Amino acid sequence: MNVTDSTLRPIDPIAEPPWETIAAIPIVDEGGALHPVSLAAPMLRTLPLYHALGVPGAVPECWAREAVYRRLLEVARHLPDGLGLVVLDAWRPYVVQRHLYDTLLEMVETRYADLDESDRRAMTRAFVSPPSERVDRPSPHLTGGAVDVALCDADGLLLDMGSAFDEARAASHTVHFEHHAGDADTRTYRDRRRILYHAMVDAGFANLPSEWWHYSYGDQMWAWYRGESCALFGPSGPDSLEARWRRSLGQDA
Ligand SMILES: C[C@@H](N)C(=O)N[C@H](C)C(=O)O
Ligand SMILES: [Zn+2]
Repeated sequence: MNVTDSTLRPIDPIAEPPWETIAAIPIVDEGGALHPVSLAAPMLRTLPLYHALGVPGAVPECWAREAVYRRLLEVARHLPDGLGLVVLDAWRPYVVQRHLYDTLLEMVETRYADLDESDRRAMTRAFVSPPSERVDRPSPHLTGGAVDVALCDADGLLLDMGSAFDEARAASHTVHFEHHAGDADTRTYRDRRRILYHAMVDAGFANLPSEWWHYSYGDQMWAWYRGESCALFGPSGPDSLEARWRRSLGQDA
């Protein structure tokens, strides 16, 4: 596919997520397994960045639900020629979510000591979800439905999207360069975000407006943005050897 007017159409304003409404959306999870996205290579590239950066408890694989895996492949297959999709994170264990949230919150509290606690939590939440393993309101990445993605060139080099992955600033907001595209570089960032956004949304994902890289399918945030009455995925995790043995011994008993 080549870059067309359609892949480059502007990104409409994205509503801010109403978190309490989102957390009240029912989850009907039929319990699908998580799949290692690295098996989709060479169509889809993975770089489990939190593991590479040494975040405690981070896993060396991007695990995702089958419906997410297949949609990511669809996106990768339909990107314009010369562009690739890179998955930087997918399923995340609770300890990692906790570490990311506590680390950013502490920095926000130091930097914005003059703000109310509720404002500091809202600023943090725009870039890291509060850690939750609750079956009725899990953090998005604990479900295997949320993914952090980026674009790369044909050689696998990550493209500059105008802010780095996980940069906690306004330039990371998905539509930022819809309003700040005054020169060739910023127009390039705007166009790359448009390409990624339309490819992901056309494949069924929903975007978190504060992060150009965060998309989800099947979690509560996705259900709200896509007008679904229920979410498909609750908290999950890769099958462990211990769980497999427990199941098999239980069956044998
Ligand atoms: C931490 C960042 N990569 C991310 O995924 N943020 C969202 C808001 C989340 O933690 O759910
Ligand atoms: Zn994310």
